[in-house]
Amino acid sequence: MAPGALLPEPETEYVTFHAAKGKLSRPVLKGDAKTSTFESIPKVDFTNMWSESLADRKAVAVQVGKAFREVGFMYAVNHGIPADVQERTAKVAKEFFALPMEEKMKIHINKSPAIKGYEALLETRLDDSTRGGKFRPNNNKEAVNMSDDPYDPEHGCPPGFDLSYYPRVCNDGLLNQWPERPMDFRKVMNEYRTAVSDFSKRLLRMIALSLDLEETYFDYMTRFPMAGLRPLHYPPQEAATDVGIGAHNDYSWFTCVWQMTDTPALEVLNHNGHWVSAAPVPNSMVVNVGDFLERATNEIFVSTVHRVINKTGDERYSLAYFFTPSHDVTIETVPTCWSADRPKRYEDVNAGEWQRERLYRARYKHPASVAARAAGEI
Ligand SMILES: O=C(O)CCC(=O)C(=O)O
Ligand SMILES: [Fe+2]
Repeated sequence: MAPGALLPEPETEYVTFHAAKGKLSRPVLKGDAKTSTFESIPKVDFTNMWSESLADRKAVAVQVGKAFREVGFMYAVNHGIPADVQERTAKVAKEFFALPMEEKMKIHINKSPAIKGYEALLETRLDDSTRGGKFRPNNNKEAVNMSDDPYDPEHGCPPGFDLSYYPRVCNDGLLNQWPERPMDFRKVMNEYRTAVSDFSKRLLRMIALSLDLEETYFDYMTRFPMAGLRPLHYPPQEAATDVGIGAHNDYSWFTCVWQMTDTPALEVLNHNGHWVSAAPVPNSMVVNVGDFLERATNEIFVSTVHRVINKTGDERYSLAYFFTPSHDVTIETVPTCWSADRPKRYEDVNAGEWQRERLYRARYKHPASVAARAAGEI
């Protein structure tokens, strides 16, 4: 090129992702255009979350609030979930994924009116730029989707709780489909669920404190959550463009992800459109803000975009717990999160309807989703 000739303007790159509002994109900022944003994930020590002293609990709450305002992600260190429970859980999860395909397909998600069960490799799609392109599923992961089940006596649904939200016709009378093998899969997963649910209910109290609310402000909203439990397996990726789970944010108050293997693959999108690694840290879970909390806090806490790409060459296993409100509550903007200077950005919404609409949208081809559209329900 002749000296002095004008260089063409570089084209702006965008990161696209799936969010509550649909498919969105964020420009990748470079040089002087970059804004100040996080470059690492903060660690919060939860030892004092269980302290008798309110001052101790408030000190934890301050750190939770800072992490959720500035990043939307944190490492919860010393979360208190017993190591032996984790060991048993990792064992049954890995044993399940190692079963022959036809065994896993016995509990395939499309057999469940409640959209619970096994999701096979390359069955879902969140990112158009990866293998298979726009029209073929390409998430290189397999998973079992389970939820808090009002029909499961182990899950302690309170007497008199309104069950109208849940499908009446279920596999074996339960929302979840349980595999026959490994034999203790159900018992162990329920044990883990109890532990992570206790942690989550307590964390929601820390969140209330961090928003200058009464500590028990949100308690009535979680009588029987629509929470999801999801063991995941990500084989090493084959192509440079593969992805384990494409960029998205979660339907939850917040999500607790236990990275079972020491395999860095989870990445978090910062405000400059750059991916920040959330590599596993010993004795911790990653906890991220989900859409319900973003909405209730008027975007003071942001439901941060993340993805999983396993470039390590090793198998990766993780376990996500999506902690949510109960279906029968209204999600309104909490009083300390809006003012004349920061008007409400969202209408009030019923938690169950909002969750169902988004689940059906994500599972467009699932028989339950097709039936709901045919009946004009969504
Ligand atoms: O496996 C992980 O680390 C994260 C999983 C995740 O983002 C999800 O299931 O929504
Ligand atoms: Fe997620």
